[in-house]
Amino acid sequence: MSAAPPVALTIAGSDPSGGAGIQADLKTFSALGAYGTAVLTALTAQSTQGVTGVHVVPPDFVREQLETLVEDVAVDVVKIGMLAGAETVEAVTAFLAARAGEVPVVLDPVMVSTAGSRLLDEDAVQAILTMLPHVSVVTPNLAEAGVLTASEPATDLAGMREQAAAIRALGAPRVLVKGGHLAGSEVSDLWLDGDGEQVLSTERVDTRHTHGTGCTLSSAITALQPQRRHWLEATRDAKAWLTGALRAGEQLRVGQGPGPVHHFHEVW
Ligand SMILES: Nc1ncnc2c1ncn2[C@@H]1O[C@H](COP(=O)(O)OP(=O)(O)O)[C@@H](O)[C@H]1O
Ligand SMILES: Cc1ncc(COP(=O)(O)O)c(N)n1
Repeated sequence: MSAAPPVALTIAGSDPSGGAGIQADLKTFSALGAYGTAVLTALTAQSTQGVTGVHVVPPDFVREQLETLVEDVAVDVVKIGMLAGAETVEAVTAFLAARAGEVPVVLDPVMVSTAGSRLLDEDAVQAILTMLPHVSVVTPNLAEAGVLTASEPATDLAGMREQAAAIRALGAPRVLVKGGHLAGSEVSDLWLDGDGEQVLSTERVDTRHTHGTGCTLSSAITALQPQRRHWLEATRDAKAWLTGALRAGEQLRVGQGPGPVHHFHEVW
């Protein structure tokens, strides 16, 4: 008899177009052999062309969803995405702090959608900083790493290295600064943990269908961590799998804007 799949929890917002948010997370969990559970923080009115509105779940009800779930279900690993506002960040931080170190946590500090809509209030950034010591890995893109370190977004690997170190100094033990928005024939992400840094490079897929890549990468790391039991290995495998999902995205016909990656491409 094979072992039970790990139970993964995503705490994130809904993207009705299915490329990002909770929908991307649950598809990724399923594609990579984890059982998915989900606590919603916000609904967005969203398509591949952008976000037209956000309806925030009351923070107390986020708390209630979390408490009710974990009273019954033993969660093996957690991914955090869109948190919308400071009060929700604080509710989720309190939930993590009460379980200090028991469960691995991947934080994708979602702030602004690709098309430019705010998915986190400006005044919630301070609250995100207090969450950092309670997570296992944080995965900012270039813009988010700039906001977390109160500096301009990095424009090269040296800048990413500096900001990764600054984010570790804020208390996150492992940092992945994602370089998807830099030009070049390769995409390079910078990993930094207590053992040092690794540059994770893959070929750049020539596609405009990149909606939800950040959500998909962080949930792939989440699904794989309990199976690989090693963060860097889980992250490398997640990135390789995402590259395949980006390549296969051309097969999908979803929307008129930048479409989603294909979560159910053949697993390597
Ligand atoms: N065109 C691409 N080809 C291959 N990998 C990509 C491409 N665009 C982004 N990625 C990868 O997708 C992940 C998400 O990166 P990024 O786009 O920087 O973050 P976000 O989606 O949060 O803005 C990273 O691992 C990055 O290297
Ligand atoms: C509900 C929700 N959460 C997150 C994102 C960010 O998406 P991306 O992965 O493209 O940065 C999004 N567009 N919508």
